[in-house]
Amino acid sequence: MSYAVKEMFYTLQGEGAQAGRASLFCRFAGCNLWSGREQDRHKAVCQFCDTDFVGMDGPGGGRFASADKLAARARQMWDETAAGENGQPYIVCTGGEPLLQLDPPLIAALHAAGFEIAVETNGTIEAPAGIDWICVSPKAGSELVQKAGHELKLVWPQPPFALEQFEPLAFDRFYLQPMDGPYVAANTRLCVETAMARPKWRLSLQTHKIIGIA
Ligand SMILES: C[S@@+](CC[C@H](N)C(=O)[O-])C[C@H]1O[C@@H](n2cnc3c(N)ncnc32)[C@H](O)[C@@H]1O
Ligand SMILES: Nc1nc2[nH]cc(C(=O)O)c2c(=O)[nH]1
Ligand code: SF4
Ligand SMILES: [Mg+2]
Repeated sequence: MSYAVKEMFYTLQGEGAQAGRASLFCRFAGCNLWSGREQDRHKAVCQFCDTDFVGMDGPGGGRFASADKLAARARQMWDETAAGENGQPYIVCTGGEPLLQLDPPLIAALHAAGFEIAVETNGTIEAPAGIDWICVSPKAGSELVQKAGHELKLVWPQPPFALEQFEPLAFDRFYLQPMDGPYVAANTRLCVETAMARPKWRLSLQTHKIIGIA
């Protein structure tokens, strides 16, 4: 199949357990919980999205006709920007919802190109086998299907979610990430207080926004 990519860019992972790690971000176009159009936001399942994932017009974006072509371009970008042999090439597949497109042929092609593969997913689609780092970020009003992974990163607060419903799930790490938007300061204070009251949870800040990188 072909792949619709909004943008590909080299930066530091800003969030969660891998924050600070050099990463090639591949942002797939499209999401199953919002059209991405502002006029639809109020009726979307997920209404707080901070991302433009519509179209293929961003830097490094486009339609890739095959898994091999996408993987080759990703590896080329990694080698142009990172020191090729210094460190494990790391690609973060995000979106939009990456699991609408990240399929076994693309996982195989990215591995063959030398990448460790991470995914940022809303958890509504079962992750295919072979992904090296699964970050699930559940969305209220959607069905959580992917109930295991390396980190659960909950944007908080998100009524009617309660933390107790996630604590039994099979994730290695649990993060609270303040919901960005008009109440980000109050949301950050709440996450700090909650992480201190419930040590199973740790604070995840969107550090790329704080320091002003992509
Ligand atoms: C844009 S999403 C794309 C991946 C996938 N669709 C998902 O929701 O996990 C990437 C990450 O940003 C988080 N995010 C989106 N909007 C946010 C906001 N307003 N404040 C904090 N985190 C947000 C998501 O929860 C997710 O962890
Ligand atoms: N630096 C940086 N880190 C991120 N972690 C998750 C992101 C995402 O949009 O999926 C993201 C992003 O957009 N930029
Ligand atoms: S599920 Fe992810 S990409 Fe889709 S609208 Fe929500 S935060 Fe944005
Ligand atoms: Mg982002």
